[in-house]
Amino acid sequence: MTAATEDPLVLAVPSKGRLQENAAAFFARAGLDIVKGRGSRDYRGELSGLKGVEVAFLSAADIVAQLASGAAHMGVTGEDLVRETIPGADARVALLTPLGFGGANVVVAVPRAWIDVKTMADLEDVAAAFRARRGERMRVTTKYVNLTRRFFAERHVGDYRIVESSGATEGAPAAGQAELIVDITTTGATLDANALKILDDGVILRSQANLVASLGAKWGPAARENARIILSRIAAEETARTTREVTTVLPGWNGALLDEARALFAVQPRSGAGEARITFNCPAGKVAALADWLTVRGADFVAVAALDYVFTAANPLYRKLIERLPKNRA
Ligand SMILES: Nc1ncnc2c1ncn2[C@@H]1O[C@H](COP(=O)(O)OP(=O)(O)OP(=O)(O)O)[C@@H](O)[C@H]1O
Ligand SMILES: O=P(O)(O)OC[C@H]1O[C@H](OP(=O)(O)OP(=O)(O)O)[C@H](O)[C@@H]1O
Ligand SMILES: [Mg+2]
Repeated sequence: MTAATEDPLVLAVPSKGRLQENAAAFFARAGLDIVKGRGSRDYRGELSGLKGVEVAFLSAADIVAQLASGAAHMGVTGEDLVRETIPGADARVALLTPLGFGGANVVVAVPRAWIDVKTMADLEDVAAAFRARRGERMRVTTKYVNLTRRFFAERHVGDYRIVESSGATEGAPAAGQAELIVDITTTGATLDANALKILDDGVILRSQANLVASLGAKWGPAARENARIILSRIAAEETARTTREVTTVLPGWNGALLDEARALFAVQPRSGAGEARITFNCPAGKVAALADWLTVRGADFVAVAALDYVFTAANPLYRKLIERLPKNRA
């Protein structure tokens, strides 16, 4: 198949809900300009300047389904949905990088009134007592049926049954529909409002939005080339966001000092050996300590600048993808 006739690379982008705004901002920062189709019912778009890429606007849940089936090549969605919906997720998709937004924990929560129940081990006792007393199993309501089953089994809680939630999960215990819940929480406000508390060891998953690739999609040469370009831009923005450029002039700068700076601050020198003016790339969180270290050693000034993009030949996100794809399946 030639590149001209190859199907487009499908990039799935959240079109509603909690991830939509942040996902749009994320692509914009990476210099990937999403152009929407014209009609109001047009759920397809393009990336300006890139031929052979189709943007599909979908809900976070639909994005997971399309990545699992291979209908989409890459997409942005929540790890919670990936782990819940795709059995053996790691064999079918690659989580290329967490995106720093859409953070939420999937948790086990019980009524605050259960003062003696603090851990999953306590819950195991409660479950046994509940069954002995009532002759029926304790009810857990959730949309995260698979995550719940797996987690409860690992923690040896077996005496329960799942009541699948159709929404407003947190209200179920007060409404007498279940004894406890498994749901997602960010601020904890909804749990609080429903007088529920998270068990001390009841965090099943710390989720956030991820850039996810489908391993089962048709990865022809054109799709791979487009993925390479898209991922190089995303990595360049990600590196830039977490890196600062530090410039100084330090008499007596030498190899031993450089080794020390590398070990202490994970700096990467950007200037040649023997130059009086030194430039580093430094992790953003270490910049102040590095500046202090340089001034103590005789630097008169240390200039720190934010960067827009840091492109590298290595393209780490693309490498992560390509390592997981079959070698010659063009
Ligand atoms: N507080 C939160 N509650 C739920 N999901 C969150 C929260 N914070 C981040 N997310 C992430 O956003 C994803 C999508 O949730 P979202 O609420 O947007 O969609 P939904 O619940 O399927 O649809 P709806 O738009 O009807 O609420 C979740 O699966 C999760 O990864
Ligand atoms: O810990 P908090 O910050 O209070 O957030 C948690 C709530 O947010 C989500 O619901 P959402 O608002 O997405 O409504 P939904 O149930 O219709 O998806 C989730 O299902 C919880 O109910
Ligand atoms: Mg929701």
